[in-house]
Amino acid sequence: MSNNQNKNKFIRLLNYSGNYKYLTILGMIFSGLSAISLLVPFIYIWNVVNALLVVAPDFAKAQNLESYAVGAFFYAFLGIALNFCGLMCTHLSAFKNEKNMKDATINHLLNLPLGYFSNHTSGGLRKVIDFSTAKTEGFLAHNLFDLVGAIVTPIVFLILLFSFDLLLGLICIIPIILCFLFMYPMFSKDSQNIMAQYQSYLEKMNSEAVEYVRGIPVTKAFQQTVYSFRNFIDAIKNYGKFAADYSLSTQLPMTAFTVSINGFFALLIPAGILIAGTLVDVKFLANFIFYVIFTPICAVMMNKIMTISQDWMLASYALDGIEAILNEKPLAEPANPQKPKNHSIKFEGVFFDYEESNSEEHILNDINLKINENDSVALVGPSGGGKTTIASLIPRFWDVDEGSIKIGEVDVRDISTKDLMENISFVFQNTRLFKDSIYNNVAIGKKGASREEILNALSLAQCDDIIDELPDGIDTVIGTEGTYLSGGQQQRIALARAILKDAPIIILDEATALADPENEYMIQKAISEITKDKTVIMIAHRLSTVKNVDKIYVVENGRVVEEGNHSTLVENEGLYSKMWDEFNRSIQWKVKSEVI
Ligand SMILES: Nc1ncnc2c1ncn2[C@@H]1O[C@H](COP(=O)(O)OP(=O)(O)OP(=O)(O)O)[C@@H](O)[C@H]1O
Repeated sequence: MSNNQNKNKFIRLLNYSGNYKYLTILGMIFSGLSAISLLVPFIYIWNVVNALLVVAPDFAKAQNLESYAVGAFFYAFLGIALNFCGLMCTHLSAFKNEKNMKDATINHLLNLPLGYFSNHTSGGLRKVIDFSTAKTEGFLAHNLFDLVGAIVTPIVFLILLFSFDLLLGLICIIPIILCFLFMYPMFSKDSQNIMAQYQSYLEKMNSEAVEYVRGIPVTKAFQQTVYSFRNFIDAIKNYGKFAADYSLSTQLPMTAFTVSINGFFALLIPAGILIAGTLVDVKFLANFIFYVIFTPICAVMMNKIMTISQDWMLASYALDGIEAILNEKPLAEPANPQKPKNHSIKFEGVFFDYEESNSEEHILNDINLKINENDSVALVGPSGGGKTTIASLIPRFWDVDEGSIKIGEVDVRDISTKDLMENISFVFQNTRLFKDSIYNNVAIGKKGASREEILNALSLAQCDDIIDELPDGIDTVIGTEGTYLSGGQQQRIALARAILKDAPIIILDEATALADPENEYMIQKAISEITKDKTVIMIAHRLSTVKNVDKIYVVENGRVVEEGNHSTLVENEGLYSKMWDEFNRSIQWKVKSEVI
């Protein structure tokens, strides 16, 4: 990355602080002044050494020692005070920066199409937001502050070196020049790319570790070992190899850097002895002692510059993560929003592909559906055919590539998100319940719902038996003190939420998928409650659940291949009729095996 881009990036980062960015600048000024202040006591030390050597061995005659001590103390104190004020400024700005960055990202996430969350896990997003803001906060609060000090110190050091003793100054400058030469490649574009690669290997390994931990029950059940998790093992190996290769590639410059940074003495002491052999005097001795005390500080500062450059790379990588989220296109709100005239749904010539899909065939191909208000239709067909994708396009999880979807004769893209969401309830196969009370989990369906309304919705969703068994009834918090609900039970709670919402359009995606026979019966009862006088789109593999709907669309390979009611489709002897036969055979097989 060029210096210009880096500069822009730094300014972009700083801009998240808003007006607090001036505090960062003030903090940096304080840091520079503090670094200078903290160097002044060394001059007083030199004065003390000088004053003592002049009168040696009669040290009692040394003059001005008290005033030197007071001066050293004053500047040391001033340096510490400036340091404190500077850190206060950079911290205030960094905290503001972290808060603003989190706010911007979270607000932006709220405006993204729901489909974005299908492809980005909540854990992954949380990690990006938390990791990135923590890294940039640390950089602005500490590293930037240290960087100014680390730059000012060697500059003042150089000035002092030459003002005390030109020859010793020149000797001390050799390792500094070498340090910079060895440090230079570590600031290069390649080095930044390597750091980004390192982070991505690390992230891959972390996410595979999470998958592995999630999959431990399956591993144990099938008596497998960690080695059966190929992806995890590969991620560890790739990370290990990359880290080892990277470490080995930096072996030479790093060693050279460390040697030269610690090489001040190696040069200074023999040079001092050599020079002393010819022109030893009190002043030279005082200078020499000063250099011996002072040079290690410079070494520490050079080391700091080195680590700060790495911290900037991490902060810059973290900013990339945040900007990747912020650059995601939000759901476009209509300029002139319209209200749907009724609750019918129409797909007209819809084509759709997922962004990351690389198949030659479209995911959805020329889909045309017509669902009258208050009709119930079912989408059935082989797995992967595109049923869920069709249903997801109605609430604009994604926008269509071609064609249109209309609700009540209005294109969904012309309906405000608020209206669209108010008109649609959806219940997915993987229901998400919050780790909260059943009451709160249902209440989320309708703002300001009364307790009676919530109880009524739970009752209509056939949840009475679930609640009766819970220690605190509807106030029981799910997932605590052993209160866990089965998949089918969770589905019924989710249906209660949808009943409470009472939206005129209902989308049910495999709502009975996780249910045992008893739960399935209860869920069917809840579904008949929720779907009364509603426009309903149902996706189901169990064909018995969709037999009585007004119309069935059979979806295969992204196309609607058949449509009609159950009896006409069975008579047609097409794909549906085959699926129906298979479904009946599977039921008979189940009954037989249960009898045996
Ligand atoms: N978020 C996504 N990103 C990329 N591709 C996806 C995504 N979701 C689904 N697909 C792909 O789109 C195609 C249709 O999937 P979809 O889930 O709509 O089918 P389905 O008929 O509902 O399947 P099932 O009955 O198994 O749920 C599949 O090839 C699937 O791999």
